[in-house]
Amino acid sequence: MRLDVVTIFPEYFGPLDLSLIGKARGSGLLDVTIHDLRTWTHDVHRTVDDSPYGGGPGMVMRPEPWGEALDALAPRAEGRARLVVPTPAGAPFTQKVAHELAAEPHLIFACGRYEGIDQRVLDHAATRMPVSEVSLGDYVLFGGEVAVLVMCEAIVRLLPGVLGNAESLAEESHANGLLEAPVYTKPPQWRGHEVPEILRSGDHGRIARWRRDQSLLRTAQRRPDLLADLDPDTLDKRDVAA
Ligand SMILES: CN1CCC[C@H](Cn2ccc3ccc(-c4n[nH]c(N)c4C#N)cc32)C1
Repeated sequence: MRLDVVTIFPEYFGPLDLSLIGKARGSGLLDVTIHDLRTWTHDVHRTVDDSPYGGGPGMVMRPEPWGEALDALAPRAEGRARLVVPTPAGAPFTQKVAHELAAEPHLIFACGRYEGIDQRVLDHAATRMPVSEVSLGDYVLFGGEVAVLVMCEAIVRLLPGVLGNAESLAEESHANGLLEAPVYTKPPQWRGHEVPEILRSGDHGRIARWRRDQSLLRTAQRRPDLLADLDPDTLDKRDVAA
């Protein structure tokens, strides 16, 4: 997978050199390039913003630098890129969306700042490539960089070969529409708190049942909305009996 990130703050993306993403880059699973949007400015002040038409607070990101950046990163001949634009006005970024984006050969992330990117950039890009406007959640950040870091981590960890133990993908929160069960490790007693006896029983069938019950209980208590959206095939008769 090829990832291109366009931003006026390239330094935000140092973390992409760390941990599993860094290893994925080193192993050739992932090709990540961070681009400074000001590369595509031509004035002495390297201007990327201007005042909003129609008035209002703040500044808007000028279309010209973005247009040249996307021309360079997604030439017509290439035809494989999807543009991903974080915005508070976007569709929810979910695990399902992460899986969809993880299947793409080439993602270009556009990090907006100020009051956002001139809408014509997205409208023009949509004539040449698929465009996804996505939101991390119902709160407002200063810009798109942190959102892109989150999305990159959620997407890259789904790529084959990145996680050593792919099995964990199957049981983690949101993988099957439920929240994950609690986890424990040594010591067996800690500050008066015991590890649930079932987990030390060695009875893998009962352990799997216990974890499933804990997952359903947590989801019902903390995210009843997820239960309402569950795929009917997710629950089986043993769950109903539980
Ligand atoms: C007052 N204005 C309102 C419009 C947005 C301005 C800041 N900003 C500029 C670019 C940009 C990109 C993403 C996000 C963002 N915020 N919250 C989320 N879940 C996001 C996501 N994905 C925020 C952003 C602040």
